[in-house]
Amino acid sequence: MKIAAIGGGVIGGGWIARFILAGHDVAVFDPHPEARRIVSEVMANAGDAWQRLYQAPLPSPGTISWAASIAEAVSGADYIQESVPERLDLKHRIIVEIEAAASPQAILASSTSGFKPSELREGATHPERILVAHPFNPVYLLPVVEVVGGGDAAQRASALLESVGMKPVQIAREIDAHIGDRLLEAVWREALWLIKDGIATTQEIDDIIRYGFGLRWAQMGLFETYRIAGGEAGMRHFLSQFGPALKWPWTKLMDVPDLDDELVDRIAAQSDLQSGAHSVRELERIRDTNLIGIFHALKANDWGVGKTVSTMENRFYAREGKKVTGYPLRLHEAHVTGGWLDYNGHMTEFRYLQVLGDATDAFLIHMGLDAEYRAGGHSAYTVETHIRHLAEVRGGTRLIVETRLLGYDEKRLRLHHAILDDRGETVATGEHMLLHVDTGANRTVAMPAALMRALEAIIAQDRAPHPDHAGIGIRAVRLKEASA
Ligand SMILES: NC(=O)C1=CN([C@@H]2O[C@H](COP(=O)(O)OP(=O)(O)OC[C@H]3O[C@@H](n4cnc5c(N)ncnc54)[C@H](O)[C@@H]3O)[C@@H](O)[C@H]2O)C=CC1
Ligand SMILES: C[N+](C)(C)CC(=O)CC(=O)[O-]
Repeated sequence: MKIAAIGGGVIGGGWIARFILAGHDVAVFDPHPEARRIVSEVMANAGDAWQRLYQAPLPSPGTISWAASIAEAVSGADYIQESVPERLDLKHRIIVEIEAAASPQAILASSTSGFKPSELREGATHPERILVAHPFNPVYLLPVVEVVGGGDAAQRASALLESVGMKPVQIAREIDAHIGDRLLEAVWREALWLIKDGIATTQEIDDIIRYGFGLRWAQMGLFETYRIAGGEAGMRHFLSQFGPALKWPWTKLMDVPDLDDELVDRIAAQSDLQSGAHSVRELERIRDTNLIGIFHALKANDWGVGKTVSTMENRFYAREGKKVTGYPLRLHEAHVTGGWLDYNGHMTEFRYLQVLGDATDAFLIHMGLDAEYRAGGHSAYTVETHIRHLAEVRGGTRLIVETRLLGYDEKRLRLHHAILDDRGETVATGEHMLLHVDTGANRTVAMPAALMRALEAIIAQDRAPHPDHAGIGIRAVRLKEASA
């Protein structure tokens, strides 16, 4: 599938990074003289974020190509994401250029925050393939995307967006600014009034959000949160208690404050005071790290956005399970990012176990013990591990794991992993014993014939002697050992 991105600014850059990280090739057109630098900086942040977000090995990234014109970028593209500035006349001009060069089947999705598909489609030759796919910043991390326009194009776009880790929400009826920005604008408008009226500063408003209801929204949204606020009687009680307050009213509602020089200066000065110590790129990295922490917390609870992360990880594991040639098996690769380093500047201890654990998962998928098999109530549990740390591993190193099956019986697997760095040096080894279990009964059981056959085929390739350290634990120290 070829993807074209028209516009590579804040949002276009995020789209490009997401598609490339998910393995798609992207052709980009953006006339900005610094577009390549800007996009490459966004991609560096995004790549680092994905390494930290997903435990599973990432797919090989796609490639970026820079086109000299819109026509060149969209020619042969199956999906085109337009992210040029929010002006309807500009978007119309771009759509005319795209339609002149793109295949009639190509989906043309706009990132527009406010325009409706019917507005974008005015004068188009193939209006039915023009959609809104409105994302949220940072596009490479936040999954939600509002898909507006309906029909076959919306179905096809949603399938693609879902496959790159997004949560497409198809909106049945078009409306100015879709749904998310409607909600955000209400809060934004109210916040501007609070500053204009001298009630609060940017810092105070942000604190009230991030120390309070912002935390709730990340995991339950508005309605589920308020259901709980109604106590045991739930939503009905909440509505009867707080419904009348809506009519008092507390808010300024549709009244929009004038963004005159005085208000702009006041907000900009307060924002500088609040956040000026960091560059915008630094703030992006802080934001991404915080978001990843939230994603991980929700993944541990199998809740909300955590489910999106797990779904992608299962896909990555499944994809990894397919590409195997030769023996020892090279099933798993990992990239050592800055966040993996300890105070000595080396890969920290628990990351070794992560790499080895991921390699074990890749082996299990390879032998047929994959997500589908686990869903049937059986899995493998690791019961013993011996890791040897042999060489320092620095940031930026690409690791590859060579896996051998040292032995198996009906209920047990004995694996050996060697972690190699990009020079081919073995930096660590891991030996692991796993048990095949019935997860419902929580006891070991014999593997079915299909898995036994898969193991037999794998071990037939293992012709080298066992490594000399296999089966040996930590050796005794010479000078003094505790007597017990
Ligand atoms: N910034 C945000 O928070 C969000 C923005 N959006 C939407 O995304 C779209 C883009 O917004 P941003 O990325 O924020 O703007 P931006 O100003 O950061 O980027 C726009 C990019 O379009 C390029 N461009 C201008 N004319 C072009 C042309 N003729 N052909 C190709 N590229 C061209 C510019 O050089 C620039 O790099 C807008 O429709 C906006 O409503 C959607 C979600 C969030
Ligand atoms: C400010 N904005 C209207 C462009 C914001 C969005 O469209 C979504 C977001 O990321 O908040």
